[in-house]
Amino acid sequence: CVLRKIAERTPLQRLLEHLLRSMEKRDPQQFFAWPVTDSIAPGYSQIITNPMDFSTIKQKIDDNNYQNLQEFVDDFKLMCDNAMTYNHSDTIYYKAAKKLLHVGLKMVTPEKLRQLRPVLM
Ligand SMILES: COc1ccc(OC)c(-c2cc(C(C)=O)n3cccnc23)c1
Repeated sequence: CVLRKIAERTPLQRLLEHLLRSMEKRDPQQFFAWPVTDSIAPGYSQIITNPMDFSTIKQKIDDNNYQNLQEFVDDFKLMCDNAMTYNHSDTIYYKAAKKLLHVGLKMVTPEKLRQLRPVLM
Protein backbone atom coordinates (compact mmCIF):
# COMPACT_ATOMS: atom_id res chain seq x y z
CA CYS A 1 0.00 0.00 0.00
CA VAL A 2 1.21 3.53 -0.60
CA LEU A 3 2.17 5.14 2.70
CA ARG A 4 0.23 8.41 2.97
CA LYS A 5 2.63 11.20 3.87
CA ILE A 6 0.84 13.09 6.67
CA ALA A 7 1.44 16.77 5.93
CA GLU A 8 3.62 17.98 8.80
CA ARG A 9 3.21 21.67 9.55
CA THR A 10 6.15 23.93 10.10
CA PRO A 11 5.91 26.39 13.01
CA LEU A 12 5.44 29.21 10.48
CA GLN A 13 2.57 27.34 8.78
CA ARG A 14 0.90 26.83 12.16
CA LEU A 15 1.25 30.52 13.01
CA LEU A 16 -0.12 31.62 9.61
CA GLU A 17 -3.07 29.19 9.80
CA HIS A 18 -3.93 30.54 13.26
CA LEU A 19 -3.77 34.15 12.01
CA LEU A 20 -5.79 33.30 8.88
CA ARG A 21 -8.57 31.70 10.95
CA SER A 22 -8.71 34.77 13.20
CA MET A 23 -8.88 37.10 10.19
CA GLU A 24 -11.56 35.01 8.44
CA LYS A 25 -13.75 35.29 11.55
CA ARG A 26 -13.78 39.07 10.98
CA ASP A 27 -15.30 38.55 7.52
CA PRO A 28 -18.64 36.89 8.42
CA GLN A 29 -20.23 37.88 5.08
CA GLN A 30 -17.32 36.06 3.37
CA PHE A 31 -16.68 38.98 0.99
CA PHE A 32 -12.99 38.05 1.13
CA ALA A 33 -13.38 34.25 1.20
CA TRP A 34 -13.11 33.68 -2.57
CA PRO A 35 -11.67 35.44 -5.63
CA VAL A 36 -13.81 38.37 -6.84
CA THR A 37 -15.17 37.55 -10.32
CA ASP A 38 -15.94 39.96 -13.16
CA SER A 39 -19.53 38.71 -13.06
CA ILE A 40 -20.10 40.03 -9.52
CA ALA A 41 -17.76 43.00 -9.96
CA PRO A 42 -17.82 44.43 -13.52
CA GLY A 43 -14.37 45.19 -14.92
CA TYR A 44 -12.64 43.87 -11.80
CA SER A 45 -9.86 42.01 -13.62
CA GLN A 46 -8.99 45.12 -15.67
CA ILE A 47 -8.71 47.32 -12.57
CA ILE A 48 -7.11 44.89 -10.09
CA THR A 49 -3.93 43.40 -11.52
CA ASN A 50 -2.92 41.36 -8.44
CA PRO A 51 -6.08 39.80 -6.98
CA MET A 52 -5.93 38.15 -3.55
CA ASP A 53 -8.44 36.45 -1.25
CA PHE A 54 -8.48 34.20 1.83
CA SER A 55 -8.78 30.93 -0.16
CA THR A 56 -5.65 31.82 -2.16
CA ILE A 57 -3.80 32.72 1.04
CA LYS A 58 -4.87 29.37 2.53
CA GLN A 59 -3.56 27.51 -0.51
CA LYS A 60 -0.22 29.37 -0.29
CA ILE A 61 0.09 28.39 3.39
CA ASP A 62 -0.64 24.73 2.54
CA ASP A 63 1.92 24.87 -0.31
CA ASN A 64 4.44 26.32 2.17
CA ASN A 65 4.73 29.26 -0.23
CA TYR A 66 5.30 31.90 2.48
CA GLN A 67 8.92 32.15 3.58
CA ASN A 68 8.09 34.46 6.50
CA LEU A 69 5.31 36.34 8.29
CA GLN A 70 5.85 39.52 6.26
CA GLU A 71 4.97 37.80 2.96
CA PHE A 72 1.69 36.63 4.52
CA VAL A 73 0.95 40.13 5.86
CA ASP A 74 1.74 41.61 2.43
CA ASP A 75 -0.90 39.36 0.80
CA PHE A 76 -3.44 40.29 3.50
CA LYS A 77 -2.77 43.99 2.89
CA LEU A 78 -2.97 43.44 -0.91
CA MET A 79 -6.41 41.81 -0.49
CA CYS A 80 -7.72 44.75 1.56
CA ASP A 81 -6.06 47.40 -0.66
CA ASN A 82 -7.63 45.82 -3.77
CA ALA A 83 -11.08 46.21 -2.22
CA MET A 84 -10.34 49.83 -1.31
CA THR A 85 -9.16 50.47 -4.87
CA TYR A 86 -12.00 48.87 -6.84
CA ASN A 87 -14.88 49.86 -4.53
CA HIS A 88 -15.85 53.46 -3.78
CA SER A 89 -15.47 54.58 -0.17
CA ASP A 90 -19.26 54.63 0.39
CA THR A 91 -19.68 50.89 -0.37
CA ILE A 92 -19.99 48.06 2.13
CA TYR A 93 -16.95 46.39 0.53
CA TYR A 94 -14.66 49.39 0.97
CA LYS A 95 -15.80 49.83 4.58
CA ALA A 96 -15.43 46.09 5.30
CA ALA A 97 -11.92 46.12 3.82
CA LYS A 98 -10.85 49.17 5.84
CA LYS A 99 -12.08 47.59 9.07
CA LEU A 100 -10.59 44.18 8.24
CA LEU A 101 -7.21 45.77 7.44
CA HIS A 102 -7.16 47.61 10.77
CA VAL A 103 -8.21 44.56 12.81
CA GLY A 104 -5.91 42.19 10.92
CA LEU A 105 -2.80 44.34 11.35
CA LYS A 106 -3.48 44.58 15.09
CA MET A 107 -3.24 40.76 15.22
CA VAL A 108 0.37 40.77 14.04
CA THR A 109 1.86 43.43 16.35
CA PRO A 110 4.90 42.17 18.34
CA GLU A 111 2.80 42.33 21.53
CA LYS A 112 0.07 40.10 20.05
CA LEU A 113 2.61 37.68 18.57
CA ARG A 114 4.39 37.38 21.94
CA GLN A 115 1.07 36.37 23.51
CA LEU A 116 0.68 33.66 20.86
CA ARG A 117 3.93 31.82 21.56
CA PRO A 118 2.65 29.48 24.35
CA VAL A 119 -0.62 28.85 22.46
CA LEU A 120 1.25 27.63 19.42
CA MET A 121 4.02 25.75 21.23
C1 LIG B 1 -22.70 40.00 -2.22
O1 LIG B 1 -22.08 38.78 -1.92
C2 LIG B 1 -20.75 38.67 -2.28
C3 LIG B 1 -20.23 37.39 -2.24
C4 LIG B 1 -18.88 37.21 -2.54
C5 LIG B 1 -18.08 38.30 -2.89
O2 LIG B 1 -16.74 38.17 -3.21
C6 LIG B 1 -16.16 36.89 -3.00
C7 LIG B 1 -18.63 39.60 -2.92
C8 LIG B 1 -17.79 40.75 -3.25
C9 LIG B 1 -16.52 40.98 -2.71
C10 LIG B 1 -16.06 42.16 -3.25
C11 LIG B 1 -14.78 42.73 -2.96
C12 LIG B 1 -13.94 42.09 -1.93
O3 LIG B 1 -14.38 43.73 -3.59
N1 LIG B 1 -17.01 42.66 -4.10
C13 LIG B 1 -17.00 43.81 -4.85
C14 LIG B 1 -18.13 44.09 -5.61
C15 LIG B 1 -19.20 43.22 -5.60
N2 LIG B 1 -19.19 42.08 -4.86
C16 LIG B 1 -18.07 41.82 -4.10
C17 LIG B 1 -19.97 39.78 -2.61
